[in-house]
Amino acid sequence: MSFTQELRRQSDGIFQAIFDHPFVRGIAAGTLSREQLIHYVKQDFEYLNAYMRIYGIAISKSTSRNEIATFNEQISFILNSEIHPHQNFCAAAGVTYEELQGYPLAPSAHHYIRHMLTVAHEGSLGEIMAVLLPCPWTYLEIGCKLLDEVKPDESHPFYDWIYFYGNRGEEATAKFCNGVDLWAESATAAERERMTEHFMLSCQLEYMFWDMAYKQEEWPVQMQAAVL
Ligand SMILES: Cc1ncc(C[n+]2csc(CCO)c2C)c(N)n1
Repeated sequence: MSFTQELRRQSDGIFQAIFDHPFVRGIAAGTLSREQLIHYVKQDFEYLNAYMRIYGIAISKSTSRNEIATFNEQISFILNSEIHPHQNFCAAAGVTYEELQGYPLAPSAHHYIRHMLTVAHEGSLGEIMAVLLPCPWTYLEIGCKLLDEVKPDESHPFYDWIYFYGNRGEEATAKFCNGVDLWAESATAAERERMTEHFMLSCQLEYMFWDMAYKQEEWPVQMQAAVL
C-alpha cells in the first residue's frame, strides 16, 4: 500500500462523515439556503487566497523547475477555474461574486488557514503537500459521488458545481498523491508521521469548513468596530 493509500485508509471515517454532512447532502438535494451559500462563498474566497499563498511558500521551498511549474499551474487553476463553482453558488443565491469578497474569517476557516500557514512556515515541501492534499482529494470524491448519485441535469441548481468537481481534478489529485508518495519514500519515519498528522488535521478541518457554512458559524462575541 502506498503512503497516500494508507492516508486515505486512515481518514476514511472523516471522508464518510463529509459525504454525509448536511451541507454536502444539501448540494445533492439542491436545498441549501441563500444564507448558507453566501456564508460558504465569503469564507471560501478567503480560503482560496490563503491556499494560493501556501503554494507561493511551496515555490520558495522548491528545488527544481518541475516543482515550481506544478505549483504555478495550481495557482493559475485556482485563479482562473475555481471561480466557476463559486459563481454557481452566487447565481443560486442571487448575489454577485464581488459582493462576497473581503469578509473577516469565521472561526473554522481561520483555524484551517492557520493550520496550513503553520505547516508552510515550519515544514518541508512534503509536509506542505500533505497539509494541502485533503482539499483536492475530498472535493474530487464528493464530486464523483454526487455525479453518480444525483446524475444532475441542467435544471439542478448545483449542476455546474457537481460537474466541476466530479468531472475534473482526477489527474491533478493523482499527480498530487504521486508527489506526496515520492517525498514519503525518502523521508524519515518522524517526517512521515508529521505528514500524516498534517493530512489528518486538514481532513478534520475540511469537515469543519462544511459545518461552519451550514451553521453560518460566527465568533461567539461580535467584534467592536474601531473608534477612530
Ligand atoms: C475549504 C475548501 N476545500 C477544498 C476546496 C476545493 N479546492 C480548492 S483549491 C483546489 C485545487 C487544489 O490545487 C480545490 C480542489 C475548496 N474550494 N474549499
